Amino acid sequence: MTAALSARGLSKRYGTTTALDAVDLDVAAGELVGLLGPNGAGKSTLVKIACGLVRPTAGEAHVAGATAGSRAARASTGYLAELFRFPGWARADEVLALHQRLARSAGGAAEREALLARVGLSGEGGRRMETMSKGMQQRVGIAQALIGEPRLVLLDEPTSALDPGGRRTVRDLLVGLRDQGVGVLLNSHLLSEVELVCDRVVIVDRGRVVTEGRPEDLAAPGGVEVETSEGVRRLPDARREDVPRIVRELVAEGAEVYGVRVVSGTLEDAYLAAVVGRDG
Ligand SMILES: Nc1ncnc2c1ncn2[C@@H]1O[C@H](COP(=O)(O)OP(=O)(O)OP(=O)(O)O)[C@@H](O)[C@H]1O
Repeated sequence: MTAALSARGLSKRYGTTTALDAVDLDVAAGELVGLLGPNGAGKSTLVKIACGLVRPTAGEAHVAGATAGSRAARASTGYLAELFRFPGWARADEVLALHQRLARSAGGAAEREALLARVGLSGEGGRRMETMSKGMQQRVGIAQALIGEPRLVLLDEPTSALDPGGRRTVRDLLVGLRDQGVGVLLNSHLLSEVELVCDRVVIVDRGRVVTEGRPEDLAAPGGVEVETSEGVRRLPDARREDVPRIVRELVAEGAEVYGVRVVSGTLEDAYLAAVVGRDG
């Protein structure tokens, strides 16, 4: 199946600043990829190239097989910018109708209602944006990004204004998109969110990909904790496969074992290790 996004050797220079330096990145159809990196790493530049808003200095990007920026590529792309703002006087339905016209979608009222339902805003189409909380506005923004059934959805910090319930709604929605074969590139600083939902994570720093992989593979093992009658013992270098031996030895020594926990590192640990000296 054609990749939702395929970037090869992407470079972008702004004067003497190198924003991207020979980046390769793929988002498969039905894959949720988290794009992480410190401020200024080049994430927005990459997303803007994928949308056709910025031209690369070298390399190329394709969206669903079409050159990024072409009409076909733009028709296959949904985008929610980090700092979006809809007019306060506009009703949610009007915002979506405007974006339907921009995206040349013929979905009409049925598409608008279905999208509002998808982001948990059923029946709120008549509400003015200025009367909505930031979280509700963000959901309208996500609905807008899904107009016209895009093959690639680019979301810049989509859950930053959401409360835990709203985040769960967006996570469920992202999983739904994956099930429909949509590729999602999620730009977020909320690493725990990314860890929960993304199939793969790409970490960029100073314009280059420094680490990539599945969140569970990037998060390094964090040892084993054993609860005995003497309290909790921490064995920082032990791994899951060491657990039976550890328990056997403790029991042979006469200890009572009440619980064993294999500790895994977090994506945050992996992230900080990858961009060490920049964020810490
Ligand atoms: N239009 C521009 N003109 C000049 N320099 C730019 C321009 N856009 C971005 N840059 C520079 O390119 C580099 C990458 O910026 P970019 O916005 O892509 O980073 P980012 O990873 O999205 O950062 P953030 O997390 O802060 O949004 C930075 O050094 C930035 O200052």
